[in-house]
Amino acid sequence: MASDNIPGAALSIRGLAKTYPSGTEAIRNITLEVMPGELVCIVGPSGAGKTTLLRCIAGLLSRSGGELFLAGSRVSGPPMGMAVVFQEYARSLYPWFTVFQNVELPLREKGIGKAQRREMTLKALDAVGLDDFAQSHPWQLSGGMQQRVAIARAIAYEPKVLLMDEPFAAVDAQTRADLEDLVLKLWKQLNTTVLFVTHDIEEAIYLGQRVVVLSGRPTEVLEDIRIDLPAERDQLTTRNAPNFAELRTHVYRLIQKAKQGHRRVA
Ligand SMILES: Nc1ncnc2c1ncn2[C@@H]1O[C@H](COP(=O)(O)OP(=O)(O)OP(=O)(O)O)[C@@H](O)[C@H]1O
Repeated sequence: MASDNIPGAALSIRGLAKTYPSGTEAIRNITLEVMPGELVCIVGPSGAGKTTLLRCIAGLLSRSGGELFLAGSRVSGPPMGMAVVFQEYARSLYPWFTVFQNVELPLREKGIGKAQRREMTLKALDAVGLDDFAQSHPWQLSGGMQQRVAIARAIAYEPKVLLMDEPFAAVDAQTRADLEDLVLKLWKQLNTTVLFVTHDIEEAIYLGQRVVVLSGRPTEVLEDIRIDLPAERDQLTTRNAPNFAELRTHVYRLIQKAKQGHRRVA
């Protein structure tokens, strides 16, 4: 059994497997290394097991097999230094709390003192452009703004690894583009490691330094693609670049093959 992680990896997933108690084998075998400061996107057919994978990494679901290392340390329960942003922002925010209180909550749970909590919360709200809405309630904000609150909450204690599970699937296209650029800005600003699950091929290529394509269920890695686009991304020039189109075609074909049951040749 593989038990060595790559030295220096921020996140090392070795032979991860997950079968639900119902008998559904969601993940057969995923091995993946993410280096510090990398932004890696995961795409795959619907129902492949992307959410299951992220939940196993976040410690929200137990694994059936495999090992997980965070900055070289083996983790079993929910790892410290990891934050998650989910698709359902409306369900992940507390409607009776203000924006400030929602962002502050995990800091409170970590036992951080009041003055420092306030400073960290305001800094996170400023980073996502919501400093003027600290005293609003989530239900007074648009969907895109609510997702910014969820992002502020995730980055407030500057996680080493940020996991994002289809975070922009429920917002309109224009808001989505703005939020993608916000993720790129925060990623650079915080120098954090990001694992971003999406079903949107273009979003994965636009954001990622690598795109990992998963097979259909039970999931394995089909291909790990390095995205050779300039580091500075821009919604117009990046998406219009010839190699962006080539990458999109390549990933699209892979996912079509995955849907037809194609698996990696050993
Ligand atoms: N709690 C659960 N109990 C049993 N089976 C589950 C559970 N959650 C998910 N599954 C099954 O595991 C498989 C993978 O589901 P998962 O939600 O991880 O896929 P996904 O790739 O994120 O899908 P999508 O792209 O549609 O969001 C599916 O067959 C799903 O029905």
